[in-house]
Amino acid sequence: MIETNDPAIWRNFLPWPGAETHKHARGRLGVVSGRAHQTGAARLAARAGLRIGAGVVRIYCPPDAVAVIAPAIEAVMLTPFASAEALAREVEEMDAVVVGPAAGLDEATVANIQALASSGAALVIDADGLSVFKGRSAELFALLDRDDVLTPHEGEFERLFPGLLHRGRVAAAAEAAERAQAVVVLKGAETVIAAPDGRLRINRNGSPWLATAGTGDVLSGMIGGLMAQRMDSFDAACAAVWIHADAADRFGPGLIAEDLSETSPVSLRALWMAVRQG
Ligand SMILES: NC(=O)C1=CN([C@@H]2O[C@H](COP(=O)(O)OP(=O)(O)OC[C@H]3O[C@@H](n4cnc5c(N)ncnc54)[C@H](OP(=O)(O)O)[C@@H]3O)[C@@H](O)[C@H]2O)[C@@H](O)CC1
Ligand SMILES: Nc1ncnc2c1ncn2[C@@H]1O[C@H](COP(=O)(O)OP(=O)(O)O)[C@@H](O)[C@H]1O
Repeated sequence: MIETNDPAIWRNFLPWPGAETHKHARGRLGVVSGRAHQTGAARLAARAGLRIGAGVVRIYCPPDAVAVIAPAIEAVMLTPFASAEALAREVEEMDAVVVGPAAGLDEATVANIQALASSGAALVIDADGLSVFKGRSAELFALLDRDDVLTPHEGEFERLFPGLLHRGRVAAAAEAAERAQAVVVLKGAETVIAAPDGRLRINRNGSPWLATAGTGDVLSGMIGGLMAQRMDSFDAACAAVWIHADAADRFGPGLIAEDLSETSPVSLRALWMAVRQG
């Protein structure tokens, strides 16, 4: 069944902090950064993950990126890793991990995703983490669990599922989730969210102000932030897509990716009030 992505469907599953909670109990999100000259995307994702309620957010970066990232973060924490094996050890405490934004199109990214797949964390895979598997998508699909999330724009989707978009975006996303056995978020003006169990939603509050660099990185952090709080991955993806667009719409002209994390609390407050009022 195809549904419109209406907040009424997932609003009551949004994670809010209870009186006795603490930061680790709220959920821990990891974000894997690219090399020293490619760290902005991870920082955008990490900040978005914090804003949407993950209690602890940590960026994992190659050693050469520490000096770049450390002065550019506050509440987000930082851990360097020198190899894929080290990354796998370091993320063991994480509930969810975002990988791919500005990760680099090389074998190190493949090795990092392989290592992350063997950890207990649910994964959000975006950008280079998808594109690097062009022509070898079966290798990626073999690593995925059903609660992992792929977030391709149409270019990235075509690299993983060549020719599938000819069936139309909705049918293509549904088939992609079936093939990948993971949640697929096919981004665009009307983002389609598909789960491997057949759930399928179309997001209709899309905002053209989102057509600016880095907004996809923010979305991956929002999805990961909700997953870290143990929201079901499909509902987390649906909620994040809607909140992301609502935040963009509230900001409007002049929006850049950085603004989304600052405006999303207004969207979250409106949802929180609606839940409290029953
Ligand atoms: N602050 C930072 O650090 C940021 C870092 N970023 C990082 O930069 C890297 C490159 O990211 P990317 O998304 O620009 O590049 P990528 O997918 O390799 O190729 C783009 C080509 O794909 C095609 N294309 C088709 N449909 C499309 C669509 N719907 N939306 C977009 N493209 C579409 C289109 O081809 P065309 O249609 O022009 O032939 C286009 O030329 C990546 O690592 C990312 O994480 C960014 O997130 C920004 C902020
Ligand atoms: N015209 C549009 N209308 C609505 N949403 C859009 C539009 N253009 C882009 N978006 C949204 O903006 C985000 C762009 O993500 P992406 O292409 O991955 O950007 P980046 O790689 O620069 O972060 C997606 O969430 C997409 O759905």
